[in-house]
Amino acid sequence: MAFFTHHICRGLSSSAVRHVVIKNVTIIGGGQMGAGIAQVAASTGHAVTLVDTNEDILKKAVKGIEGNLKRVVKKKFADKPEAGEEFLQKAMQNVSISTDAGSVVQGTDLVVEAIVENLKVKQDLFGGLDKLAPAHTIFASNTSSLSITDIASSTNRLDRFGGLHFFNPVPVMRLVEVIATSSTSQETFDSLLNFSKMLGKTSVSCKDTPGFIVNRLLLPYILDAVRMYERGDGSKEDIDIAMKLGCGYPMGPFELSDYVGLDTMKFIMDGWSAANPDNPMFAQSEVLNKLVAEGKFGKKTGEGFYKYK
Ligand SMILES: CC(=O)CC(=O)SCCNC(=O)CCNC(=O)[C@H](O)C(C)(C)COP(=O)(O)OP(=O)(O)OC[C@H]1O[C@@H](n2cnc3c(N)ncnc32)[C@H](O)[C@@H]1OP(=O)(O)O
Ligand SMILES: NC(=O)C1=CN([C@@H]2O[C@H](COP(=O)(O)OP(=O)(O)OC[C@H]3O[C@@H](n4cnc5c(N)ncnc54)[C@H](O)[C@@H]3O)[C@@H](O)[C@H]2O)C=CC1
Repeated sequence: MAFFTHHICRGLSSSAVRHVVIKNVTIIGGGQMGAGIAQVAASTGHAVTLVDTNEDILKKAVKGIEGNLKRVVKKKFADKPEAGEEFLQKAMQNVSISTDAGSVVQGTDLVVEAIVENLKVKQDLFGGLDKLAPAHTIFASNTSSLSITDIASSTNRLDRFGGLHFFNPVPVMRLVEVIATSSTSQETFDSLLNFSKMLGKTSVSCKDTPGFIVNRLLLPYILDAVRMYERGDGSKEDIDIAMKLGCGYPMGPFELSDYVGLDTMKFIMDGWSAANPDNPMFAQSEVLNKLVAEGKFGKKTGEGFYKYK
């Protein structure tokens, strides 16, 4: 059953905003992003089901969520350990896991997809879920670089499909990009904006253009740094130090690449390079290709541009 609320938007005089109240959330993909989104949604009172392809990944994700929440509790409830324990218990009770997306979407208000950055895989997932999810359920993708319109085209709910692009690490980064396609209804868009607010995030509205706002600016910068290193114009360590101390960035481009995941970086690059074969900004990077071919995806595998073991 769908729940709707009406309220008057501040600053928009009398324009009534109608949105679906999101209580039950299915998050597909229990990797770094999916687990982070699940953590934030569960700790803000949402009933979350986290879905992945196997139990081991899900168990690892839940363990990570619990560990991160303990860190939060230690700081936030330093003087009130009992309230902290209650917060932790409640948040953890809000998380369940499943390897069968089809069965859990039947009771969900929102599906947030955070699986591998591959158009076909995302389309197959949403195409299947479209047939099983209730009519009111909103679908959203956390894609970094793919077109939301293309992903949504595998479904018959174009009006109830949008983008919710979170940033890594989700519990810490305060932004969510909310993306509307030309078919996304106002109600869906407002529901996604409201959900982001309920998570305690600040949202910005984006059009369905490659990389939305942040990645359209961030990826070319990172790639320029990789090319600078490939040309031998600077060591990766020096480039990282330069951007941290010279610009006040929390991480240099190589540290950030390892943090995002070099596999994900390559998926993004390959997509953009296929769509813009003549644009040197998206030309293949030998170094990136080699590291990915060797399974060195960055922090999550223990090695990327740097070693973490
Ligand atoms: C690819 C895409 O599509 C889009 C993207 O996401 S692009 C990537 C965007 N992300 C970034 O640019 C991240 C840049 N890096 C940073 O902001 C920081 O280095 C960082 C927040 C990751 C770590 O910060 P740090 O100061 O070096 O480390 P640390 O002291 O451990 O952490 C800072 C705080 O974050 C918390 N934290 C760090 N990682 C966390 C995690 N995974 N989960 C929960 N909390 C975390 C810590 O507990 C700490 O909290 P307090 O300040 O309350 O003590
Ligand atoms: N890493 C980052 O910094 C960011 C990534 N993103 C996007 O979020 C998505 C996920 O990225 P990460 O979490 O970094 O990847 P990840 O590799 O950490 O996790 C992906 C998870 O999806 C699971 N998966 C793959 N196919 C599946 C399927 N069909 N059904 C269920 N689960 C499936 C995998 O088993 C894996 O656990 C990608 O689209 C990525 O572009 C968005 C913002 C930031």
